[in-house]
Amino acid sequence: MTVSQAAGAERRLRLGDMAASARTAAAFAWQAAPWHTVVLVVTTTAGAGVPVVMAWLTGALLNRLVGAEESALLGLACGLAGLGLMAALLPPLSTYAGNQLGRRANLRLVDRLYRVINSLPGLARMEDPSFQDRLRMAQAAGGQATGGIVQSLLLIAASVLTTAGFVGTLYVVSPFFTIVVLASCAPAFVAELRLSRRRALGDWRVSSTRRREWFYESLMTSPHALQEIQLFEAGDFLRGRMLAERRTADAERRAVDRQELKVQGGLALLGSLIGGAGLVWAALAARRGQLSVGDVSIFIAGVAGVQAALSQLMRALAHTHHLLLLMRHYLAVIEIADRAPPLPMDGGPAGLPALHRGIELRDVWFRYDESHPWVLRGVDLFIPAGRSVALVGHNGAGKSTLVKLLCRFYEPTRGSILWDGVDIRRVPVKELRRRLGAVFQPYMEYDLTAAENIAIGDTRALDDRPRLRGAARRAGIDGVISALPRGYDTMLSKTLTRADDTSAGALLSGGQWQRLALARALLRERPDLLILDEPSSGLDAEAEHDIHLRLARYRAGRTSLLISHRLAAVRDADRIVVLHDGRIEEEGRHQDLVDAKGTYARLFTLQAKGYQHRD
Ligand SMILES: Nc1ncnc2c1ncn2[C@@H]1O[C@H](COP(=O)(O)OP(=O)(O)OP(=O)(O)O)[C@@H](O)[C@H]1O
Repeated sequence: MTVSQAAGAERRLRLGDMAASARTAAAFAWQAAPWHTVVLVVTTTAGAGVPVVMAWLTGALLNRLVGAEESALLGLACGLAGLGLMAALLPPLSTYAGNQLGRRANLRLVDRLYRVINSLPGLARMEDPSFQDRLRMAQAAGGQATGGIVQSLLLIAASVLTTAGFVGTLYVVSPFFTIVVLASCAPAFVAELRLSRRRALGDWRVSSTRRREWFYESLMTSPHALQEIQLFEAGDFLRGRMLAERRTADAERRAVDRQELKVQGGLALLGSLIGGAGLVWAALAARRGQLSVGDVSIFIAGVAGVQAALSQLMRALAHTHHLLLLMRHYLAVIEIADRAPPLPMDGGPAGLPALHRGIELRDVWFRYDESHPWVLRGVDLFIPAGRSVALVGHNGAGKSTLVKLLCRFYEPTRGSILWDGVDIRRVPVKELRRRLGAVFQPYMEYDLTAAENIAIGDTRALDDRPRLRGAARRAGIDGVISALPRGYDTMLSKTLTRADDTSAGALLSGGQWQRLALARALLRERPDLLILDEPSSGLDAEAEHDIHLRLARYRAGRTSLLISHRLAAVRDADRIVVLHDGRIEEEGRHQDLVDAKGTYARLFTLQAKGYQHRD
């Protein structure tokens, strides 16, 4: 969605959308904190009536100062004191109930959002920038919307009550001025509504700018990125980019602020003119004996009260509009994930029996989207069960993309992938993935303990230390982990250790992290397909040799797909497939390919030459 389309969408926030967002917020609030909701409703409604009653009592007290009985005056004064106490106590009570309600309800909101995010079956959605922007708004909703909407709606109701009370009060003294004050609010209402829409549009525009700004910020504070940034002195470049994004966002916010200043300045002027005129009229009327002192006091409180209540009402309406928009983004994200999964099922969900024959890619074509070139162009490949297949080829040939299709992170644009003859589109995605073990080329380094880093491979094994150690042993990393200050419980991070934890976290070397990633993949003891995308790229020669011996043992009799640029590592594979420019160029065993003197033979000879002695 482009910004202008988004702007259109924001302008089209209809009553129906608003009502749906408000209903969802109210439901979340009620389910999360029913008692706090009740307290909030009671305190807000009671608080709305207090100023009106106080204005009346003050007027009555002033009118009876001369000539009334002492007991009546005492009663009025006590009533006023009681109301003063209520006026002091109700707001903090209401704030506490509102905050507590907000925390509980927003927790539910965030929980639901991340459940939905975790259930997204592929990567395409997360790579979509407009989805990312929506997601940011939805995350902002998770931080404030539910409690905020309920509080704002109650504030609107309270403002309406207070306004009605003061309008009634004013009407008794001067029907004419009541109409004038109310009429002066009509332009204010329209102006505030327009302002609120402008704010919403501004928020949407700033959203992508903020995302980029955050990216530059996080780069400059990431220890991972800092080595390059410091060495290449790229910090100023990134700071400049960050500030440019910030300035763009600030310009957008300034435009909104200026509009707000104009509108609110105009409204304040109008309000003071009307208030001033009213005051002059009341003073003159009192002088002519048409109004008593009490009436003047009620009139002044009435005008000020109507204006204050109406301006509170406007602010509450604008704030509610803003929060409802955030909520709408939230609901849109939930809806996208719930109703339009990017990986549709072709037929009914089929069970997935253990692999017997093998996995077949049948005329698979793929591109990341229509604006991108084809990455795979009619790939036909069979990975027989129990055999090892190696995939080699130049950078950008499409090897990792093929792996992503096997994991169903994306869907083939044309053609199909068959698991023992069953199209994997007919299999629930979770079931398919449970059958796979994988080390990806950009492997993850989690800021978690060593044990947790491995257990990510199967979180059910989190407390199963022998299983975790078994996987670490298979990946040749058990010794390194055991030697860490707290063994498997050592935090592998220097930045995310807890504040009360005095022991420093530990960091691993690149090759050790890679072995840890391998341990994660090997935690699934009998995967039907083991995918190893460059599992040894960061290892020293000895470690690489060791890991390949271990993997060869582990892969024997298992179905595996190994991608590597180190051709010595793939020579023992049952079948070697050379991918070139998205097509299979050659296929066979090592010796067949060497004899064929094609791309594989050329690459292999080139690498082998690099290891030969020179005179
Ligand atoms: N998420 C993505 N969106 C768009 N294009 C992508 C994406 N990932 C990869 N590509 C493009 O797809 C092509 C193939 O990339 P891929 O990672 O599959 O190559 P590869 O054979 O694994 O390369 P290498 O040996 O360098 O790892 C590249 O041209 C790359 O730019």
